[in-house]
Amino acid sequence: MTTLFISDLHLSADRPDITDCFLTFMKEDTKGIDALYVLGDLFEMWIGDDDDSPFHQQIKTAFRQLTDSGIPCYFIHGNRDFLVGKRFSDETGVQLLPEHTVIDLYGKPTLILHGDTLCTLDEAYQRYRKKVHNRFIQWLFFRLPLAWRQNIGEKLRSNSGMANQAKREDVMDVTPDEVVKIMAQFGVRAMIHGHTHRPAIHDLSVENQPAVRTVLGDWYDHGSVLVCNPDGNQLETRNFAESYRT
Ligand SMILES: O=C(CCCCNC(=O)Nc1ccc(S(=O)(=O)N2CCN(c3cc(Cl)cc(C(F)(F)F)c3)CC2)cc1)NO
Repeated sequence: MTTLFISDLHLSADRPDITDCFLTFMKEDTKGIDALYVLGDLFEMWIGDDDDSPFHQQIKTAFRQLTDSGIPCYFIHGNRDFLVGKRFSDETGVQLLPEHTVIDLYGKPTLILHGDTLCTLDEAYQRYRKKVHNRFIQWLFFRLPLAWRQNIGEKLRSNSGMANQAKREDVMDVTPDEVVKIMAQFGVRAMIHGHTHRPAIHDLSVENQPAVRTVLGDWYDHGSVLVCNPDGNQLETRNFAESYRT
């Protein structure tokens, strides 16, 4: 009885070491599990399901093999891969979930989300997010040729990297009040999210009751997996293959 959670892998063709670690994880660590949840930023960028490179094919095949083996796999969009759509879901068998989803995790109602919606102090980002989550804007974007979308993606990737360096630490982390507010709103005492790249298990209080917020780690220099079973949860790491160590 095991359920796994991962997020913030930021998979891209120019990081084969992360891709290799992910493919090993999908082959070795998912045997006999109950389910795999991917809580966003699986990809470093995603400009449409029609971006069909060999790199994307490799990742999609790994998910297809898992779901074909009868293990359910769920995906919540991150700020990088919020355009992952129905074609990806059909091709991989991965089920897309709403940005805020409550699951029954071995009897414990748990709110799962990417985590960028909790960073309410980052007003510039929240304004950007609102725009690119607009259905009409997305419809316009998808009408652009793939090459144009790739260009826009590369530009935004470099901009957001620079912009984030300028942001204060507290702005880039979740807003504590927002965490309590959304847990009370959904009536849960447990939350699992990614996005901040600050893996930890935090105890907090929601409406005078003990609660727990688990943050998943990114896969920048090693893998990070939350292993959940009926007795409890554990944040584990997965080292990259030696062959890639430079
Ligand atoms: O943590 C924080 C801050 C978090 C850091 C936020 N940075 C961040 O997410 N960067 C980023 C994310 C995705 C990509 S992308 O390449 O995948 N791609 C870019 C173009 N996208 C687009 C879509 C639409 Cl509908 C419309 C347009 C439009 F209108 F602009 F053309 C563009 C689709 C997605 C590139 C960079 N705060 O607390």
